[in-house]
Amino acid sequence: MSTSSLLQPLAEADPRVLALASGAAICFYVHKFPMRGDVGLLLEVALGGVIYAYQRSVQGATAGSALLFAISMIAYQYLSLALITVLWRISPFHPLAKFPGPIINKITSLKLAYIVWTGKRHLVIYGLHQKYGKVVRTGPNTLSFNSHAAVSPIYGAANAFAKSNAYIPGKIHGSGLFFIRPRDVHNARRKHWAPAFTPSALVTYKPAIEKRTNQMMDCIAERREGPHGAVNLAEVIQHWSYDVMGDLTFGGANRLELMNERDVGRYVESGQLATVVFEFLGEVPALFDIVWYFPVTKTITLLDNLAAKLIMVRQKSGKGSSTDIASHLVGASSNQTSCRSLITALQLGEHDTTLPKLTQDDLRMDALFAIQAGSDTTSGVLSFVFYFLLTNPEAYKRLQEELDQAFPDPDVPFNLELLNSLAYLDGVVHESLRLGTPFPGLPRVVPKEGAVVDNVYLPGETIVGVPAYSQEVDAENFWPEPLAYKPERWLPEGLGPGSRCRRSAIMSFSFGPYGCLGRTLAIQEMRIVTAKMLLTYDLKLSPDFDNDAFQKGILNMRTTIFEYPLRVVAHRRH
Ligand code: HEM
Repeated sequence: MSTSSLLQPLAEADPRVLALASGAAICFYVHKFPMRGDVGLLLEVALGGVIYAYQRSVQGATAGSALLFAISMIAYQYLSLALITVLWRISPFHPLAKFPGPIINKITSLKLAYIVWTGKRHLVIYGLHQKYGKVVRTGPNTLSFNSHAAVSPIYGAANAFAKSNAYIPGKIHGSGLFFIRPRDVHNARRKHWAPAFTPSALVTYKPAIEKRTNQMMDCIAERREGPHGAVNLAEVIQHWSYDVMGDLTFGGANRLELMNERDVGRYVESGQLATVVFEFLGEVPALFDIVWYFPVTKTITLLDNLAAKLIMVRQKSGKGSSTDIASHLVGASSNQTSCRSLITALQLGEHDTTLPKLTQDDLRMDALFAIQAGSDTTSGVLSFVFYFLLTNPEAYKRLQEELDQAFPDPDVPFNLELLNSLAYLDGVVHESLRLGTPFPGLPRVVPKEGAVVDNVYLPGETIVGVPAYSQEVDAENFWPEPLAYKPERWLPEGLGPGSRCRRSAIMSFSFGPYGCLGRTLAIQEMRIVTAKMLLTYDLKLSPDFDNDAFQKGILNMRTTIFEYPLRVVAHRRH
């Protein structure tokens, strides 16, 4: 039988039926062999082109009607694709059918992406757990697992689950530690980073942190404005955090000077936008591949370009030190010791011949991530520290008394051992982390063969995460008044007999092989800044501060955005 006679029935079939059938075929194919969103879109456009050309050349259609025909065929194809997908997702045969959740979440991941976009994901997911229980289906293939017993198998154990596709950062070149998903490759990169976070490395960052913190005290005085002489404290802290991370990452070779010059390069905006887009589109990775080609990514890449420039300057100048983050990455020789920074730690990896060599793009990604991971996160939680203290005057007073007693001379550099031993300060920092954690979702993938977690069977390749905020306000972990700000709960006597305060339920830094490397550094920074601030200034909320507007304007999107300024009046105490 000739090819033309084989194709004859196809040529005679109703084209709409063909389009619907091809939609079904694509549905099954993509289900078995997932493809990148931009590739899928390109194939669809190409198919539309072929249909158009066929109509024009073989059928003799006019340009207008050929175009209309091509568009209608693609639309039919999408219609059948969408119908089959929806029916499958809500059918009792779907592997996640037994898990409760809102129907719209079961049908499309766009709903979860939208929830992320509102900045209130942590609250919405908490509400869903209140309504549906321990395990909720929050997306077609996504479960939220609010259980302390689930944390270790999913994140902490040696065979913890791998990161999901939500960690593919659009079309950025190079691979940074945070974005590496295969466990063995990630392990190797983490070894590059590890020397930057040893206890001895952390001690050497203290002078740089204290210097910048002293500068922040002056910056607050300089930025007073308006009838009350108020300062947007959240912004000052944010600028402080970028300057600190610039120093720690690149040592003396480069500086970010946001406290002095404000954010003229729009790095904060760039970094935050990148994080938000990453968090939002991480829920719909196929869409991420497409959005990457739109102009919004220009803003995102500002910080990326800066990181590339800073790494190059750092490499050429030979300045910085054997101990900055960049030098650990780029391979500085150990005689460059002008000051310590994280790139040193990453560089040192290059001297370990067992570790894979980092490309320039890898270095750029890691440097970019170092600045981003260490700035917005810490500054967000620190802003919460001051917000909670200022709205809880009893706690403020108690902390100030503890600090005044421990450090009678506020100008002497801190004795870290003494600072770390202050119990109420520890309570203030941990209570702020508990209620102000910036990471709403930490998605992981169940291994192909499936897994049993906390007595629940999870089908293979399901995306699953334990919601940090829900765990941190869960009555099983923190009791009584789990939603209230009470630093005393962290003291040995807690909130009285029967009270609960489960330190291991603080998920703010995640756990295990992908957990935060900067945890100790971040807590150290928060203690130093909080202590210095309360020893230097008497702080009050500005009379024009609107608490409701502030709360409404808190957007938790892996970075914390404060849409409404944290307006504070600061008077020097000495
Ligand atoms: C309060 C401040 C901080 C918070 C709440 C925080 C939180 C986190 C969380 C939750 C993760 C895991 C994210 C995920 O799996 O999706 C993470 C990873 C990471 N953080 Fe932090 N972080 C903070 C400060 C810092 C600082 C100061 C640094 C210093 C550079 C840092 C460096 C890192 C690194 C390198 C990773 C990636 C670890 C890996 O993939 O192996 N973080 N952080």
